[in-house]
Amino acid sequence: MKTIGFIGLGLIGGSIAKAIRKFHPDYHILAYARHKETLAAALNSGVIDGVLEKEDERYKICDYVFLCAPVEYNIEYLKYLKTVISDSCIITDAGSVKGPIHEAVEKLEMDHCFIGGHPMAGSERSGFSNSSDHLLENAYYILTPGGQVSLNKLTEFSELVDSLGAIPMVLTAEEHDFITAGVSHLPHIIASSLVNLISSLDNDAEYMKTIAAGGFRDITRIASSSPVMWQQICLENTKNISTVLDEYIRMLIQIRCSVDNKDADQLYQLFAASRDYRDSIDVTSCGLITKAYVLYLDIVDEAGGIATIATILAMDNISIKNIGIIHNREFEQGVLKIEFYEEDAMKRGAALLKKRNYIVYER
Ligand SMILES: NC(=O)C1=CN([C@@H]2O[C@H](COP(=O)(O)OP(=O)(O)OC[C@H]3O[C@@H](n4cnc5c(N)ncnc54)[C@H](O)[C@@H]3O)[C@@H](O)[C@H]2O)C=CC1
Ligand SMILES: O=C(O)C(=O)Cc1ccc(O)cc1
Repeated sequence: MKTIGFIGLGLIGGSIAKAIRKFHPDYHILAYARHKETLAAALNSGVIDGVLEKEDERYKICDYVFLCAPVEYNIEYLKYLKTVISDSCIITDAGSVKGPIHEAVEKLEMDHCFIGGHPMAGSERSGFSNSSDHLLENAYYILTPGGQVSLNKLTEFSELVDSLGAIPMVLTAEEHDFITAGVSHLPHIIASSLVNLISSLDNDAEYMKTIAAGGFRDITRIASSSPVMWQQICLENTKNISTVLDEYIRMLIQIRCSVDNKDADQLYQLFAASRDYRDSIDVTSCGLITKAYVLYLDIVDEAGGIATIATILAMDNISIKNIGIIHNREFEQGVLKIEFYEEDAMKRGAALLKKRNYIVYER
């Protein structure tokens, strides 16, 4: 039996707490969050067992404290936690950048009890209401141990992460910040700048926005993420982001040359090399790329069409993650797209709908 404390219970704090509740129902989970409604929702749904105050003696009984608030607050809480926690406590965080928190930990001489954490899973949504007990499933969870952390503490935390269905990976804070600048921070900048570019190029009738095809939608989903969070990430990981942006700008200039020069070989190489590398990414691990369980089907455009399908699925307890009409016909048939949480649900859904004579496309 362990006691786990949370400070901040939004998308990530909430998802970690829910996963702990699911896999370790006997653990005692306590939390502090800024909004009382969040704590009430967590308590009422049984995710947490008790509410902590901002400053609370009960941090002393915690085996782990998860800092899941924005980074500047996490640093403030570290100072207070130093005065109350027990010797065996492991403090961790969930921040997307590891350099600044490790700097603070070193200054406070807390690097014997701090193991930085970063689940490489998330979504463009935020808040406890969007958290889920399966967000961490099959996702890499980076651990960045403080310089003085014992192997025992690191092993214990790594085992906890593993028990939640995530894949622990130990890196230094420096390695982490360069890698994530490339695979997470740059992609968000690209998505947001592409959306802003199209917004500025579009005409008054917004034709670009209206007909934006699947490719545009796929690579810009993350442009809907929290502006405050991404502003903070850019302010914290400035040097690494600037380095990878430089490389990217260089590559874009090369591509423009290939286009201007109608350099067929270079253009083919661009798309062939990216296809091969992208296809080699393991889609069974969530990593940064969440596997989508999607069906397409033809439906007649009439009132109640979607409701009927949702009812057929609900009667078999199949939850729908997302459902919607595709207006841009990228392929000839299949205008309704249904996304499921799990592969099994998708397969059962396909079978049920086929039985009812729907034409189902599994891609
Ligand atoms: N959103 C994502 O996809 C991912 C986010 N992260 C990192 O996780 C951390 C948390 O992000 P999210 O959970 O997405 O944000 P969120 O906005 O969903 O949750 C943040 C939580 O912190 C609380 N909070 C804010 N100020 C506070 C304060 N002064 N004291 C106590 N609680 C306070 C908020 O009320 C909220 O419950 C960030 O550092 C982010 O970089 C890491 C991986 C993925
Ligand atoms: O939604 C997505 O695909 C993400 O990229 C989520 C994400 C956001 C921030 C992180 O630090 C890690 C993962």
